Amino acid sequence: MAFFLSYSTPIAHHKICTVFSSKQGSRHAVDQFGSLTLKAMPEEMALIVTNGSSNNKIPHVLTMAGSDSGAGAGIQADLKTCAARGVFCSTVITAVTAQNTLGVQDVSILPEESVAAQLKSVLSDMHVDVVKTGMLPSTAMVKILHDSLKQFPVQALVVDPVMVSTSGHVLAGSSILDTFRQDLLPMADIVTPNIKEASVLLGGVQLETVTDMRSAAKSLHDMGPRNVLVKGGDLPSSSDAVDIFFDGKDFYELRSSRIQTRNTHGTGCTMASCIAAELAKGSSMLSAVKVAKRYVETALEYGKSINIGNGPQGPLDHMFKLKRKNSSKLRLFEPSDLFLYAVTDSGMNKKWGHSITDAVKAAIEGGATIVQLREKDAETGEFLEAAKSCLEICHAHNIPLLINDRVDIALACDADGVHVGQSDMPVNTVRALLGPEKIIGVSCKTPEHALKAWADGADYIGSGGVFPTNTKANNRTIGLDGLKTVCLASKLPVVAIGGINLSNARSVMELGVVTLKGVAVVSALFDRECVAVETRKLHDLLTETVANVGSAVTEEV
Ligand SMILES: Cc1ncc(COP(=O)(O)OP(=O)(O)O)c(N)n1
Ligand SMILES: Cc1ncsc1CCOP(=O)(O)O
Ligand SMILES: [Mg+2]
Repeated sequence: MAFFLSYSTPIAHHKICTVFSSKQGSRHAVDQFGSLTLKAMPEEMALIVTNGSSNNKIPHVLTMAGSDSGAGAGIQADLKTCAARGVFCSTVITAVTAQNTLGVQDVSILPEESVAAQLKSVLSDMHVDVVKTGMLPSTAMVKILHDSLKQFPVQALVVDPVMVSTSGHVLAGSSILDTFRQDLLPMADIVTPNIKEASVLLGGVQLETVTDMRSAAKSLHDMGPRNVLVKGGDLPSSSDAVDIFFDGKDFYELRSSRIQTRNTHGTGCTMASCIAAELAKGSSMLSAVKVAKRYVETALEYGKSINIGNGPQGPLDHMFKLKRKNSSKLRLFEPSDLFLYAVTDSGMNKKWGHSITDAVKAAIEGGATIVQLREKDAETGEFLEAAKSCLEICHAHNIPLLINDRVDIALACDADGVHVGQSDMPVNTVRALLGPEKIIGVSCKTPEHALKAWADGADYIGSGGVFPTNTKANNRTIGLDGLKTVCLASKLPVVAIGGINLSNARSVMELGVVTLKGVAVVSALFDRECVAVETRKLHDLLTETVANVGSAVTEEV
């Protein structure tokens, strides 16, 4: 079967291309029917969508939901979430609820014509990437949504099947259930019920265990959505917050620690709008779900002692980034931070008469994009003082600083994260100690290690030794083939490590696997007289190599 790209037309900010299928001999105007039609297309058909970020278009989510006067959930939660995630959010209000921390006091459903008019105003003009739905209180509104999306297709539809408020108030009556099952779910790219909603959608089945949640995800998927996330925050039997993600093929069990707080009102809306925001930025569905879970966990953690209202349920803190106490705190981790990863070595610095701070300054001057302090021989007190000084230097340059092995040092100096190996402290324990925001890297030599790293909540993996090295004793070399196998299996960004220098870095980056984001280097930077010059040479070589292989790497993670 062959496909031909006929033309590319900027519909919204995407260049959505008309696709010809030589098998069917028919032309499918993807730009006319968007994802609604795509789901009905044969699998082998191609859709080519490129993100038009070149024209400075901000990712855009439209939320169609109810207003919450208490501002913990609904439209207000969606607006805050999208703002916090750097995504523009427009709104279609379906109902106005009078709510506070005690519960729902009143609901006024908006006239259907008003809802249709709001949708048309935004969709016809504003280049929406992703639509997210919350409270849809009438069957007519589901139909209006369907017709609007047919006329103005978007990249994805995220459906949060809001039915009952956290306080127990019914927000979508039983008469609408059939419409949800028959019309809404088949349109959805993802549906995100909590346990109660999943149970209601499935006709009242009891969901009490993670196994029940898996069956529910499968049964809901049979109703038509492309992906299902069953959220287990209310699962009585689990000490963690466990969610089940099912993409029609594989199940993923996503775990985070349960945060003890009364301030949980709006978690469902927040989760769904964060998924929508990440999709609008170009994430895959699985990555969007993982980022959203971490975002909700962080917003719960920051909001756990907010004191608003007298009722049993307060809001989370969506804007936690604004109140971080230390203004020098770094932005969130980006995979591109791994491009040139400088890992220090106290022995090498001593040999050349460099202080650790001078070595770190020089590496940053030469273009290092992230720094790890790997001070195997340092005394604890000396290590902590060096870490504090290096943190100041790194943050002055907006570069993350990680600590090798020593979670205690990272906590004491508030470093940006920790790198651990397979025999160091387990990643899930490190995550529990450091919290959701810190960066955690883990060394992986096999696909199994890589998948576990992802499941345990790491942010990146280091894979090697790619080449033989004298820096780490008794370290098995996995070669370029071993590195490629790990990269292909990894759902996390990967940095290659081990014996990498100016003569072989090109061969590493030429692997051209999308998850491979850079190289981590010790001796080729620090076992040198002039650290800045060596770092610059490697930086320039990597930049040139990536520019050449860039066109061979097609998909972003
Ligand atoms: C980026 C990066 N990748 C791998 C390692 C190795 O960590 P580990 O396996 O724990 O070995 P030690 O560095 O502790 O000897 C690393 N440090 N950094
Ligand atoms: C820490 C580590 N982990 C795997 S190989 C290695 C050593 C990397 O050092 P070098 O860049 O000098 O080979
Ligand atoms: Mg280690």
